[in-house]
Amino acid sequence: MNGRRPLIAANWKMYKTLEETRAFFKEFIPKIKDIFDRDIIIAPPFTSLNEAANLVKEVPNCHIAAQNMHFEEQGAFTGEISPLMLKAIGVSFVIIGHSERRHIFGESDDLIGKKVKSAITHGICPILCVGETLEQREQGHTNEVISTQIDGGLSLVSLEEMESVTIAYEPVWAIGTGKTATPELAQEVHSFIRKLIAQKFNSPIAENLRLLYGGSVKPENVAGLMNQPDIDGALVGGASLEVNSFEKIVRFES
Ligand SMILES: O=C[C@H](O)COP(=O)(O)O
Repeated sequence: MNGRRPLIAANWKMYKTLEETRAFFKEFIPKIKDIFDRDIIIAPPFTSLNEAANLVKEVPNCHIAAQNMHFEEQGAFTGEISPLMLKAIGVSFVIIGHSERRHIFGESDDLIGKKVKSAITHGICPILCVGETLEQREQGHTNEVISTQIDGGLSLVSLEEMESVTIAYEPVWAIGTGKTATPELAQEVHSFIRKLIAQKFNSPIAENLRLLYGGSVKPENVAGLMNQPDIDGALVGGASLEVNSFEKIVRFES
């Protein structure tokens, strides 16, 4: 036992209207009311955040996350959402630096670092995503890529602030492809990340840090991943959109 509380997070990406969000929570909340030994996070699209935050108010271990945010509090940034706006509606986590933000929308490590810092400053816990592409893995650059992303993402974070940070390892080649990393391969990178954090900050911070795995997590493979010593949770895309499959993932038994 490592003492870290398991955390299962759903990233809905650009799926579900407000009505579909309501229908999900109506069915999901009664199903998870008896679960107390793990944390659950759901990251719906911006249009459903307010409603989702209200719906989980009475469920102490279920939290709502945004999938992205701007680092400024306000300003002339058309189409952006600020940490103040998220905080005001009860959002307590934010996913930052997801590979789709990095690769489709061109987010840099520098920008991601500013977002992570801003989230913490505003009392929102960041889930910093890192992960290599297939090409980078095949060229033997995985550790170097992860290390650069961690350095950039945490460049402005102090020792004390690390308490609110979660890191998600999501190999890009495993996202939405059905190709999950084997538990051993995921463990190898998680262990590398924990060592990096110990060097960058210190061992107790590294020991307390929750590291999530993401990339084609399903009810069938979650237990094998969660059995690994450095995997503390999952960031689930496709399989989180359906109540039954997400409930099965949340209820993993290792
Ligand atoms: O944030 C979640 C990941 O991108 C994983 O997505 P996936 O479970 O559909 O592969």
